[in-house]
Amino acid sequence: MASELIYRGHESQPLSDEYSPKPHKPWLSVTRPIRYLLLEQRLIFVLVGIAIATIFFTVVPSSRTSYTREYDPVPIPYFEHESTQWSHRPKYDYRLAVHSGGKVPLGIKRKGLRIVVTGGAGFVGSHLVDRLIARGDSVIVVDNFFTGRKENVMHHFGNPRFDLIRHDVVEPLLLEVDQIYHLACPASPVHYKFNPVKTIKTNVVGTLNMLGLAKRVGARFLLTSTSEVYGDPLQHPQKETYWGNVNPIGGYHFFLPLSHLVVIVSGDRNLATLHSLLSGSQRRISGVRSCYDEGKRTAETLTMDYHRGAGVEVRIARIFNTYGPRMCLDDGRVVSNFVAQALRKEPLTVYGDGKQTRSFQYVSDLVEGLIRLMEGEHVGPFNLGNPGEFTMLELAKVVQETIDPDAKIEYRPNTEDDPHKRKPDISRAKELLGWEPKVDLHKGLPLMVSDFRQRIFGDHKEASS
Ligand SMILES: O=c1ccn([C@@H]2O[C@H](COP(=O)(O)OP(=O)(O)O[C@H]3OC[C@@H](O)[C@H](O)[C@H]3O)[C@@H](O)[C@H]2O)c(=O)[nH]1
Repeated sequence: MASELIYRGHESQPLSDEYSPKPHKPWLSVTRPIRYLLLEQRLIFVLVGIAIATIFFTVVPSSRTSYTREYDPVPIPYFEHESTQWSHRPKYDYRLAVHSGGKVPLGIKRKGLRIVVTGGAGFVGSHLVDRLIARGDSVIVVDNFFTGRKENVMHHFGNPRFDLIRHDVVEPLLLEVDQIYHLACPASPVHYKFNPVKTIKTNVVGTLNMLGLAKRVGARFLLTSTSEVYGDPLQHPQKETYWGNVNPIGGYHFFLPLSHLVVIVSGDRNLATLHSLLSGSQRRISGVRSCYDEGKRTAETLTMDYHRGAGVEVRIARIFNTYGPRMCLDDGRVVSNFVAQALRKEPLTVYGDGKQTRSFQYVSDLVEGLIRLMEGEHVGPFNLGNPGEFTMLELAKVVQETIDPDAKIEYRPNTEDDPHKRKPDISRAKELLGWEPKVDLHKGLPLMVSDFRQRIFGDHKEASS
């Protein structure tokens, strides 16, 4: 019985003698089409077709697929010479492998890249994701939602080229990708001073994990570092060659009473809870910047060591103060504070005498710079910032002009480690990336007002209901 189930060959019927398949003539399949071509004079049509196709692909210009050109008609200058000390030619030309600038027949699109953006649900990250998705790439956002918000990327839900992973970069992660934009880290002093050990862990362990991933899968890695690596600078404006003036240590004073300790889970709502608990003088957590400054400096070191030691293709951007829609509400940064205060008819809080300076860059300029850096051939570091320099009092004036001329100014004591001035020297980015900011403060500020208005008054409605 068992053998019957397994082997049924003995049940098969012998082939009938009547069935006799035609003998196979292999040469017929070759000779038939040739005879057809010759006899019916079809050969001439085949030859004419080949000639037309050859002429078409030779004469018609190729559709080059340079990302930056898709987004910006300004041509990127070609640089023959590479600076020897801080830029390295990649070991292999990654761009040739992935999206060759060679001839691509018209109508055939370049293959999209697979890109991971850590911190992609945050303010800068989400704008970057918009651009990458728009140009046809597949994007995986990795975010722990400490300061990032799902709302920033929700418009991509349902797009098959978009994925969102709730993940903290201090834990390892394995993904198959071509490029890694590493943005994950709280960027506002209020947020990164909130849990300084976590901040430095994010910058050191998080960056290590992402560099390890880049090495393992052969991806190109871009680190978003910061102008804070220059500390309280003794050089003005700051060039990339300046080593900075950072205090690596400092006492840490935490004004938040124990009873007010909250677990930050995700998004603006939780941050709003934190901010509502931090009222008055307690609102500004008095910590030190070293967790962020030194964390980013170490992240730069790690990035260069993976590049020199393990051959990972890396890029380093040093980002100066940036503003625009989707900034965290009430994140303590001066632009978001002033805009929110003016809209709420509250006084603009100027810390110190308001004569300290900063340079404010609109977010679309930064995104353009980041993409050019990633696609270019230079490691960096590159300053990405707007060289327009403003005192905080001048910034308050622009906010008054833009939102509410009657907005009052209220002076508050400054934080102990506040840099006195900051302004990028962007000649390196101009020369080697063909990049410079296009949106000045007077143009950019109005562009974030409607987003803030909608979120602030939307929030109010939600809260009252
Ligand atoms: O309400 C406010 C908030 C801030 N300020 C002042 O405005 C200046 C800018 O403060 P911000 O908090 O916006 O930003 P900072 O320049 O101090 O730090 C930023 O630097 C660059 C980025 O990497 C980070 O986003 C952040 O660390 C400081 O002098 C601060 O004292 C005010 O006068 N009023």
